[in-house]
Amino acid sequence: MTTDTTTKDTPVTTTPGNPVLEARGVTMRFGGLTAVRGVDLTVNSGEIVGLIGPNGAGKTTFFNCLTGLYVPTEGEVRYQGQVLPPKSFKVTAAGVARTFQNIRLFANMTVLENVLVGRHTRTKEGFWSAVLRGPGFHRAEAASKARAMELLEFVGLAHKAEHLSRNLPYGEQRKLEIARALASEPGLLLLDEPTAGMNPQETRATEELVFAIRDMGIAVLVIEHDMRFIFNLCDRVAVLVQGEKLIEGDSATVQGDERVVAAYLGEPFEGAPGDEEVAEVESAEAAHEQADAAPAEAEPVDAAPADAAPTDAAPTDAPTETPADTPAEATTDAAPGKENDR
Ligand SMILES: Nc1ncnc2c1ncn2[C@@H]1O[C@H](COP(=O)(O)OP(=O)(O)OP(=O)(O)O)[C@@H](O)[C@H]1O
Repeated sequence: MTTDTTTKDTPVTTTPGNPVLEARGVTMRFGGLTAVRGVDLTVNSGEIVGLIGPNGAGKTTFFNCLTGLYVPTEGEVRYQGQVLPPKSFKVTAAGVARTFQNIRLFANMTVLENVLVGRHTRTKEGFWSAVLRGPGFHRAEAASKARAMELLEFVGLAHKAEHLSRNLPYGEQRKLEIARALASEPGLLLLDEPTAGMNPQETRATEELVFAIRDMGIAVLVIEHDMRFIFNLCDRVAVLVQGEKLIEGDSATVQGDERVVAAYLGEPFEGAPGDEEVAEVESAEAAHEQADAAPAEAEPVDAAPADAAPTDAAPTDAPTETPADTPAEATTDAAPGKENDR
């Protein structure tokens, strides 16, 4: 894969505690169905904010409104005080990156190439530079690869840089999606169900990864159904029910709200992980260590579970496209005809 990798200016750095994302009165209607109704949400720098709600509550639709994939029927979304353009690649260029509920990687590209694609918005086009392949081009390409490798190191995938992404186990595909999102050097990262399909050990590792991302100065907004993950991780949690924000507050406030319990949790959440959960994680870790000690096995052909089948998880035709010139969202498969045309 070749790409012109001259580094552009990175997005504006954030001041701790200032609003990074401000969504005001966001409403999204699909014909007669109002999926999101008048939702306000602020994410400040240095924060991890959770978005929870029952299936069909409008969480992903709201994310799609934030990231330019949908143009909200009403309302406004600002990043760093500027109204976001209704085009997803411009939103990414502005400094908002995301991952998807259904993993969207370039299946037949290597792990490293997938991250390089994510650097698209931080590199100049430079067609002639790429054709002529002068020293400037090679320097820029080396710098971009070095940054991509740093990010792979950060998520723990550097040793798999040359593997095809479709051969990664499911949990690692999710990590790779995060590395690719980070490659655009965002100020805000939106994660849509980052632990879906993960075992307890992988979930705990993802929790640590999200904390580390926040510590890098990137604000995080995360959708997740795993309540333990959300309440351990988030400074604030907003609850959507039938497209409307029911409540927003810290973990204790949200867990203690009777309406949340009734509408979503079903039964009170027990709080921080107890002995049972700790034992479960420790036993998973011990099993993992045993597996590591055992003789190396062949690389799995496709370790993704059934719900991460190639059509969803990793479009196989992607490499025939023009990855270096195509935003990562080029692999999107959601709601034909309903998304913004980017
Ligand atoms: N493109 C679309 N066209 C029509 N209706 C849609 C579209 N996208 C979402 N919806 C509807 O909007 C509502 C909210 O869906 P959405 O996927 O945002 O919910 P969610 O909270 O993310 O659910 P889940 O937790 O199951 O992912 C649902 O009724 C869904 O069927």
